[in-house]
Amino acid sequence: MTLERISKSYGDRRVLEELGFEVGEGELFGFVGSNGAGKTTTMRIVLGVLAADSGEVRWGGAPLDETTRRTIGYMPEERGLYPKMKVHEQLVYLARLRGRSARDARRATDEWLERLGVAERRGDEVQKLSLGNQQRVQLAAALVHDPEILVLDEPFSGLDPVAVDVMSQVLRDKSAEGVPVVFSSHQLDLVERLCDRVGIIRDGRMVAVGTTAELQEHGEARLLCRVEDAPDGWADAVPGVLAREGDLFTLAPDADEQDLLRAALAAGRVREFSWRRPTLTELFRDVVTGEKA
Ligand SMILES: Nc1ncnc2c1ncn2[C@@H]1O[C@H](COP(=O)(O)OP(=O)(O)OP(=O)(O)O)[C@@H](O)[C@H]1O
Repeated sequence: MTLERISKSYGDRRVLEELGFEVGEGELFGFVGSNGAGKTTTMRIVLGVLAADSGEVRWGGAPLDETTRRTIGYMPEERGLYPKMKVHEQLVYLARLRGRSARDARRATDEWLERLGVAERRGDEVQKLSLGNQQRVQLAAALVHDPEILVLDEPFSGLDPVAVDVMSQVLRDKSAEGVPVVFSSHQLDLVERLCDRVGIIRDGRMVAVGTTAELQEHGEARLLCRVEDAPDGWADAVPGVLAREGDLFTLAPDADEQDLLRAALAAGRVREFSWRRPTLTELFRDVVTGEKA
């Protein structure tokens, strides 16, 4: 799926500015950005819930239309199940609505309820489920028609660790089947672990796209040096140390890290000494605060 130069304004407020990215078949793509950056707006445009002012969303070389959009599995941020309808009934209904036969719809519903661990709630009204279980049902709703693309708006928010694992595995499995999967999240450690590629959006523009390793090449590596029993300020006089945050040291480009190691050995017992690439959270901070954009 390709998004090309999508722009969107609400009134005279521009919220997306020529935004573009691509999610290949079988790719798990993490879409991250600060609150209000434009993630939900982008996903709504992909789904056709909102119209872009300009730009295009393509799948298989052609612009998405009514028919191809029906093959997308979507988990909207506002969720949007019918609160008073029973879980099983609702999922069968949604699968039927998107073109599955009654038999297939029932079978897919049973399978997904089982797999997502909510089979015993099949006869309950959605509103009577806990928030996390409603979310599992919401994921089932995005999956029961066997979608060709998955677009999920913050699918992990509010889930307990077990549910996070279940959700993660489902997303991995779907992408392994060849489905392009896009999801937004503020849980960057999770995004870093799970995604093939990540896109960072700021003020409606894509400011960084790539694998975590590619993004890390643009970030600053720091040296982790953990010394036990060392006096405070042991590293203050080491040449080339630009900054220190706990056990993490930023060195000048021409510094020799062996100077720091020698000082550490002289100061106490060195427990750890290694270069550390920036985490996605650190890269994100750099990019959204604009320092390294
Ligand atoms: N219906 C609307 N009318 C006017 N402005 C809107 C509307 N919907 C969203 N916005 C504005 O568009 C911008 C982008 O919002 P959007 O919901 O896409 O961000 P987001 O990245 O999903 O944020 P979050 O992480 O908080 O969910 C925000 O400034 C928001 O206030």
